[in-house]
Amino acid sequence: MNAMELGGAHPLRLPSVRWLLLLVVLMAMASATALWLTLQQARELGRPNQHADLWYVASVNSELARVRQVSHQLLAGEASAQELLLRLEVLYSVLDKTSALTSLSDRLHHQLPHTAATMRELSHHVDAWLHTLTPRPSASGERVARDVLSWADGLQQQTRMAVADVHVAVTEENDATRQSLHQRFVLLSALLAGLLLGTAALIRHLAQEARRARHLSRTLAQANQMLESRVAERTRQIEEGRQLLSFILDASPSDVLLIGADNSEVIFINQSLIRRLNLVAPPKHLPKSELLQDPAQCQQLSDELERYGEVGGMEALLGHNPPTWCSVSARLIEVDGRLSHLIWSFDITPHKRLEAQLRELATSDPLCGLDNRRAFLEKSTALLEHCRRHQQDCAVLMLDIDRFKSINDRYGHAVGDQAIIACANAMRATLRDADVLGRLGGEEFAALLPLAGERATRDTAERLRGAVEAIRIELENGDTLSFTISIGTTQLANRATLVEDLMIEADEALYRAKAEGRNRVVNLQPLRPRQFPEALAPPA
Ligand SMILES: Nc1nc2c(ncn2[C@@H]2O[C@H](COP(=O)(O)OP(=O)(O)OP(=O)(O)O)[C@@H](O)[C@H]2O)c(=O)[nH]1
Repeated sequence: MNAMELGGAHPLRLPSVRWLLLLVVLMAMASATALWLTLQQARELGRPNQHADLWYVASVNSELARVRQVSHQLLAGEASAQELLLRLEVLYSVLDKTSALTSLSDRLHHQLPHTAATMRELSHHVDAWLHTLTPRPSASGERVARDVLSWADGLQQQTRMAVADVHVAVTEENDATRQSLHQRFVLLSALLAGLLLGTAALIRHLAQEARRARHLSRTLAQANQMLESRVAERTRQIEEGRQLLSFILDASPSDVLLIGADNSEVIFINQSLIRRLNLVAPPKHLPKSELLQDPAQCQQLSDELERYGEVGGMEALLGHNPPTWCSVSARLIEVDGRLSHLIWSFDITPHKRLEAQLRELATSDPLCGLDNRRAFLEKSTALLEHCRRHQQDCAVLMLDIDRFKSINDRYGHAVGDQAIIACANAMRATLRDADVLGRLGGEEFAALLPLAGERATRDTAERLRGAVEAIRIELENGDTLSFTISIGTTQLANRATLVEDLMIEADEALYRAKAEGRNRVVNLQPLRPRQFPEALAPPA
């Protein structure tokens, strides 16, 4: 089935119908005209007195013959003058009628001038005879009869010829009329035949068109039905697919959101996200600011979507009450011709917790909770850099529990651990939040004190030593454990020195403190002169 068959009227059909219609109309008009003309002629032929002229000329001839006969009889004494007068009056009245007939007079004057002349001559004689006879019929009867007989032969001969001429003329006229009628009949027959053929062709054509239209209509109906069933099937499949997708997305542990890129109109939101946001029903609009807690992350999500069209695995706090750590991904897609943002996320709280635990494990000492060596070095390096940049002094302290081995040896490792924990807690409680304190290993600790000049360092170190010295641990055997620490300190003193170098210096001071009898603070004097700003200059 091609488009021509299915779409609209056939381009060749209408013009041919028009031509056929025009032909039929023209044929009908021509037939009507021919018929009208034929009828006119038939009416003309059917008019009364059409051939009366022949009858009257013949009557003139026969009446003239009677006048001759009465004239003979009058001269023979067998007829009266009154009878002759009567016959002449009859002849005159017939002649008078012939001249009154227009067709006859026309024909006589135009076609048969001899006959007209004969009639006029005869009228003239009859008129003269009547004028002679009428006043005194008996006196003039014989004279008139003789006069009639003297003219009668010639006149009779002429009227016979006139009869013949009129007869011939009428016959010819009838022949011409017959011929004309025959021709018109032939023409009318041809026109009627043409009309019949045209009408038949038109009917056949219209029937074909109707058949074709019915066929096309059936084909179209079948095609429509097929199309409708296909559309219905496809719609059903799409609907099933949509329901399945919706079911999968709702059952998914991930959050899924599809919103208009321009107005944040919600196109789809799954149950997981509705629950996560503590909503009772799907909202009409859900801007990203209501989705992400941090405005900066919200802006980042929008920017990356606009710039790259996608965002992958961005860690963000989702929702507000309470927020949940989620891995958020997004795509810029086109839905029904409009730009939309597809955002999906999944809860990474357990991962975050594990990560925090791992970070804790990686950076803190499992026994006492202080920073381990690595974390201490990281933090103190950053802090030292900060102090150097701002030309601020700071101190590095190395702290070591005195004769810790003997605690282990005497009370066991568990008590030794207790001592380490108690020492760490006491030191942490003594220092400021800004100070960095870490356990380097065993019973050895280190601290970095920002903004600490020599005196502040010595004072702080003394407070630390005193705090540890004050520790009392009640043991199960009833003994009370106390112990001390030795502290070695050194100052940054505006030098380009690494934390590790300062720790070596402080360790050297610690070594001296141990050597000088323990439970004391020893400060290692820096080798280079100090150049501090007035405000931060250590006291003399
Ligand atoms: N309980 C316990 N003991 C530890 C731990 N780490 C190291 N030690 C012990 O700490 C002791 C350190 O002893 P030493 O290095 O000889 O020093 P000390 O006995 O404190 O002597 P001085 O430092 O010279 O005062 C060793 O006996 C180690 O076994 C720990 O985490 N827990």
